[in-house]
Amino acid sequence: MPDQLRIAVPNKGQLAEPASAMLREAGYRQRKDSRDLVLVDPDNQTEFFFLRPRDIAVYVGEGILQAGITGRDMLIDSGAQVEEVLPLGFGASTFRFAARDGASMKLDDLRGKRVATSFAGLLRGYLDEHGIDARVIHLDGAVESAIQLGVADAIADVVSTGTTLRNAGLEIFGDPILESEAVVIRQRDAADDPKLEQMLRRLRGVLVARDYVMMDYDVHAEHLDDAIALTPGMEGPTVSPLHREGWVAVRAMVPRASAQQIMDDLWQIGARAILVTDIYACRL
Ligand SMILES: Nc1ncnc2c1ncn2[C@@H]1O[C@H](COP(=O)(O)OP(=O)(O)OP(=O)(O)O)[C@@H](O)[C@H]1O
Ligand SMILES: O=P(O)(O)OC[C@H]1O[C@H](OP(=O)(O)OP(=O)(O)O)[C@H](O)[C@@H]1O
Ligand SMILES: [Mg+2]
Repeated sequence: MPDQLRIAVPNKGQLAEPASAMLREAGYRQRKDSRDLVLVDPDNQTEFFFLRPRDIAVYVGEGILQAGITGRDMLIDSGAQVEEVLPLGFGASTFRFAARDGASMKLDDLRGKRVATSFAGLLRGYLDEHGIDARVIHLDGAVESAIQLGVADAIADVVSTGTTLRNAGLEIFGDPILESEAVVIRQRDAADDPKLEQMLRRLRGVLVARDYVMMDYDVHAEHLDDAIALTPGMEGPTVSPLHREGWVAVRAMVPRASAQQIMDDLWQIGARAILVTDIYACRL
């Protein structure tokens, strides 16, 4: 079909399920069987290709697919001609150096040493930037074993909770090499595509619906300024008259994470009938 939007989605790993869940929330069809490689969404004139997260930047960089979801670490590692257009708030990890527990290594100590990683491009770039001449040993995975097995003096790997490193008797050293999360990427310098713009607007809407709640309350007009300072909303809250003399009703979006604190603070200044509701979807 001509003019279909072609989008890459991780087929397995840490990003696969949350990426599909987010697209589903944004109104797109997603596969039901995790072995499916392609899924057509005729209503949105979009085709989804389920690919290895590591390969997604390559397909998008070559202009085969208009956009994709992958990790920022994989995007940088690939060196592909792609740019990050929207961070998605899941798949958060840091990319860090680690060495044998107790080795007390520093970045400078890596000169002339061997560093094992499955992100050779990302690591090489960082070492060059910091003027560290070290040998990069490229492994496919399970990098944590490289020191124990004598193939490297240090490693650079993805860290989330740190459990994997701890269990391997390793400790982090140096500053974080990169803070990563899932991101939407597209080809650098590609012309704007209205269907892709629409997808990005929908995804931004999902992010807002996840991060914000709607708060409604009644407050005496004399405390309205204090109340609005607590709930400034996106572009100023909606204030409506109430039948009750001297009182107004206020409606504003507030960050989900601080909703309980804001309710307590509103109560303290005399607000009542404070209600919080989920936002199902939005376009701001
Ligand atoms: N434990 C984790 N928690 C959160 N995000 C993670 C975690 N491990 C990896 N990631 C992120 O998920 C993305 C994809 O990594 P993932 O491990 O799923 O791919 P992979 O290693 O190629 O696949 P697999 O592990 O299935 O072989 C990367 O951007 C990475 O930073
Ligand atoms: O800090 P933690 O919470 O322990 O998570 C980090 C680990 O998670 C990922 O491994 P994954 O499960 O993807 O296996 P892999 O090594 O095969 O990629 C990553 O490569 C680390 O090994
Ligand atoms: Mg992995």
